[in-house]
Amino acid sequence: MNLVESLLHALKDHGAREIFGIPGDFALPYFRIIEESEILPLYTLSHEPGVGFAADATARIRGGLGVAAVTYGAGAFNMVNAVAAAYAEKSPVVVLSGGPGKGEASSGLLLHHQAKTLDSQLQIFKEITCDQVKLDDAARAPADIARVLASCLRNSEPVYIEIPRDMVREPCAPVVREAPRAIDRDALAACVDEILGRLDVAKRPVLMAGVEVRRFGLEEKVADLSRRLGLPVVTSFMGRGLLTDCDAPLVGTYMGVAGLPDVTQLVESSDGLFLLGEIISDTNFAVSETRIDLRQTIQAHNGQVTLGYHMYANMPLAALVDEMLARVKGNADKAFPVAHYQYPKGLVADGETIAPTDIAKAVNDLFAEHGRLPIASDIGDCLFTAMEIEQTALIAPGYYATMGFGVPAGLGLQATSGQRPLILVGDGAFQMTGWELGNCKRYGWDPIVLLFNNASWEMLRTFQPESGFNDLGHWGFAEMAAGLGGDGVRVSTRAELKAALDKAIATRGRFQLIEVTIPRGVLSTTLARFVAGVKRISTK
Ligand SMILES: Cc1ncc(Cc2csc(CCOP(=O)(O)OP(=O)(O)O)c2C)c(N)n1
Ligand SMILES: [Mg+2]
Repeated sequence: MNLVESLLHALKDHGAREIFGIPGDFALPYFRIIEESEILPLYTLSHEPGVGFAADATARIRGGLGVAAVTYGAGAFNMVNAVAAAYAEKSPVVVLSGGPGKGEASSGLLLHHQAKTLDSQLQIFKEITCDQVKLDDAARAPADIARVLASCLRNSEPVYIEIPRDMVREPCAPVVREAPRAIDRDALAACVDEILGRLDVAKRPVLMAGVEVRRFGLEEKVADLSRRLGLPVVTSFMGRGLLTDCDAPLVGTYMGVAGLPDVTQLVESSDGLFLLGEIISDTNFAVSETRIDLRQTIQAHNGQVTLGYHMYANMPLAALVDEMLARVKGNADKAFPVAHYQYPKGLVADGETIAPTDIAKAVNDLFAEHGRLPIASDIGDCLFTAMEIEQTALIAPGYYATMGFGVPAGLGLQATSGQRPLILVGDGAFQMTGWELGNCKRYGWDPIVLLFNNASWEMLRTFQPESGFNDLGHWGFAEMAAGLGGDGVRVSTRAELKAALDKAIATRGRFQLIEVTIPRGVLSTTLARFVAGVKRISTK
């Protein structure tokens, strides 16, 4: 077996199911082995940001590893933002990069694609990955690969593997997985004692499930735990879509001033807020109506637990949940009002113009008739609109908030799960990575794409309306769809929107682009509430 085959078998053994990539001369040798070995399917896309977002999406929707394969320099640097998003949002993406061989590295010449030094790329990726290796020693490679892939899964964060192009066919032993790290059982017991004690005395305990609950495959267990503890469950903005298919007492999504008053009140008045796998970020907590005192909360994330001024290190979320389930038997007899949000439905298919909330209504009607689709959303008002769509699997960069995620993530979702995705994307974000739809035909992907075309960077305009640079003009996206291998239609009335969705859901084998014309300044109900709330609390 050669070094790349050993790496590919290890990736598969650790949960990778496909590779997204774009080669280059530093990468051609290892790409050739990916192609000829057929250990993992390879999907090439058109621009490295899309490669990173697609790989990230597979890790989010399926669990296990996402794999993004690029060339040295121009390719890898092009993907930094997507990997940073995966790092920020705890997504286990493996970055594979071709690299210079030993001979050329010592040639004394500056190499093409080199930025500052030959190691600059490794240094930059150290900032957005939790572990790294350059495979320049075939004897050490199996242990190095085992360490790095174990780090990726243990931390649920990206890792970086550089493959010098003169090493790819070096004979290499198979990779043996690292043994799981030992956990201090006494510390775990003490930690669970303290958590249960805190929850027991609380009068209004609430469990907030964060993205780590999905990253570590704990949704069913957390649903079970919440029933046994008798806790109402909420998700954060970033955690939207969690526990969708679980029997959990899910009250709704906490969004502070932008959310449902009942949910906001439940969370912000809690005297026992249990943040399980939650990223303590501004997008999740900075829009609180009343400042949440995080010191009064129980926080379990990033492999540690904090209660007030106590901190328990090396507390993997899975071990914590398992220990709590082992200690809490039977379902609590506690009941609590579950504020069932009435999602907007019953779109009136008339000649009226379209507001984002009409899109939510049309999608909810579609789901009611045809079943739910998983959603990949970009950021912008499309993501706020997603909060008004029935609970379904949702992947979106809700915290890191980069544009460009939606379309490639939808392609990654379909490639890895086989499910047809609904993609929500604004016109600004579509201008960045929407063109990846041109790859659908090669791979038989057929997403339904709802393009929110307000001809504007509307999120920015809501906070700085005086700036003319937010005007994007009309690009005629619908007309471009055919050239990219799909079907496109522009809709401007609610009747046209409904007809377009009915046609799209009935058409398989080609992507369906629905360009929705939204009048200037018309926001989703959720975004309007968010903007009003942010303005209100910023003037307090
Ligand atoms: C990669 C990147 N570059 C810039 C920005 C900054 C930004 C945040 S929101 C926004 C406008 C989005 O316009 P779009 O038409 O997609 O959606 P909408 O607001 O609903 O009209 C920008 C430019 C971000 N977040 N990511
Ligand atoms: Mg826009």
